[in-house]
Amino acid sequence: MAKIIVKKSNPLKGNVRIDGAKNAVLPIIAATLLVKGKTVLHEVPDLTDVHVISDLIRHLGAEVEYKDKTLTVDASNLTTCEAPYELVRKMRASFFVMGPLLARFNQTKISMPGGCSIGTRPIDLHLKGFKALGADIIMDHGFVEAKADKLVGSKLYLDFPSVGATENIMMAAVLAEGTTIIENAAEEPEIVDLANFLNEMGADVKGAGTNTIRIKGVKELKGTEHDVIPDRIEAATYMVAAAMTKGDITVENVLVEHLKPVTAKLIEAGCKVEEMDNSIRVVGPEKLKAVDVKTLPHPGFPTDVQAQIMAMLTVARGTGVVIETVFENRFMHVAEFNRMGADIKIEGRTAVVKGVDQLYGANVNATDLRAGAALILCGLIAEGETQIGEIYHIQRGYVDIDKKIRALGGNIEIVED
Ligand SMILES: CC(=O)N[C@H]1[C@@H](OP(=O)(O)OP(=O)(O)OC[C@H]2O[C@@H](n3ccc(=O)[nH]c3=O)[C@H](O)[C@@H]2O)O[C@H](CO)[C@@H](O)[C@@H]1O
Ligand SMILES: C=C(OP(=O)(O)O)C(=O)O
Repeated sequence: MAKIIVKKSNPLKGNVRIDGAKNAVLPIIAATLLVKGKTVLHEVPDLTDVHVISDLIRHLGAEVEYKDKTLTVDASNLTTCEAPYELVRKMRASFFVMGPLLARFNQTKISMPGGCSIGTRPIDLHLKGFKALGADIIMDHGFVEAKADKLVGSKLYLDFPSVGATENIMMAAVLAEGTTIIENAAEEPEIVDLANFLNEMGADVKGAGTNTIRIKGVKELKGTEHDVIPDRIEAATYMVAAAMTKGDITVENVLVEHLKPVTAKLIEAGCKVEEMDNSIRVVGPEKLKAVDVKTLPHPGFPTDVQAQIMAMLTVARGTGVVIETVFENRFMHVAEFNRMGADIKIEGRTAVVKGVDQLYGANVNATDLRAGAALILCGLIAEGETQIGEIYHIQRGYVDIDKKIRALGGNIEIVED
């Protein structure tokens, strides 16, 4: 099994280019199944998750090619609308194919996705949406089967603004008869990117990015070409790297407005942040100040940056309180940080982080992809050497993280055990 070895490094300095957003591209790749034709996606990050969903849609009969960050999908001749356990278990986001398959074939059968190290992650809200559109749902032997004579637009309210449920329901609704209104919809930038993509294909989706999305069903969609938005979570990770290492990093290819909640916290912690058109420069202070953080659906502070900001708080002056409201179990990294000398206590969904003067290198495990990235950040400032295991998590979400950090002056390498 490969490991990442990180050694105490000089402040990270220089420019880093951000890749396309994992969380935008996965539903968009699923949405290519809606079209009897060819779709071309640009700025597709070279990540294992992208290859896993590509394999899944190939299994369904799509022709998929990936070269130089461009993914071409021809879903003209799909041969099955069933997704087996072996493919779905590799990645929860595989469940995104349910909405498009239901829209195109009025039926589909997908293996139920499991939970993961951040929570149980139920799919009840996705199913609530499909039912509202007129589908019958049968759960049997670990599969979810959805069937409808035809999908008909409807008004529904999500109990929680779930990103995945909003996206899956949007994809199911674009070919339905009549109008679907999703209330208490998620407002994440990735929802907007998916809506833009669907509209480029000829759909009629309005209100994405607000809490009410209106989808007027159309008869047919056509192939299109689309540029995926930059990954705000990858960008935030490098911004925190500058903050923690007293560095000076210009993060290029970002949409500055997507980073507002993170930028605000870094400024509060004492960083200098300069926003430019498509880039953002962060200069870390001599000593960081502790801040309190509460994760929330967008535009609140993103749960996907919680581990990284907590890594930063481990060495800040004072005590910071981190409250995780989105996932019920997203503190697995705390035990790993404490192995490196951090002082963090957990009480339910709250972590109290007392800043320490120094972290120390240790053997740790990436418990999920953001936890893994956060451990790399800790390793860059820890005395000695940090060995990180289970790095396949990190490779799900970060393109060339080792190369990008080395180019900024960090001491990091991936080694085969
Ligand atoms: C591929 C992708 O885009 N992943 C992102 C997506 O995950 P994902 O779409 O899975 O996250 P959701 O917004 O759906 O989940 C948020 C909360 O809602 C709950 N819930 C969700 C669906 C449901 O049917 N029932 C239910 O109870 C979840 O258990 C969780 O507690 O949004 C999360 C929240 O910003 C991010 O952390 C993930 O990186
Ligand atoms: C939790 C994440 O992703 P996923 O929903 O794909 O597990 C993430 O990107 O931090």
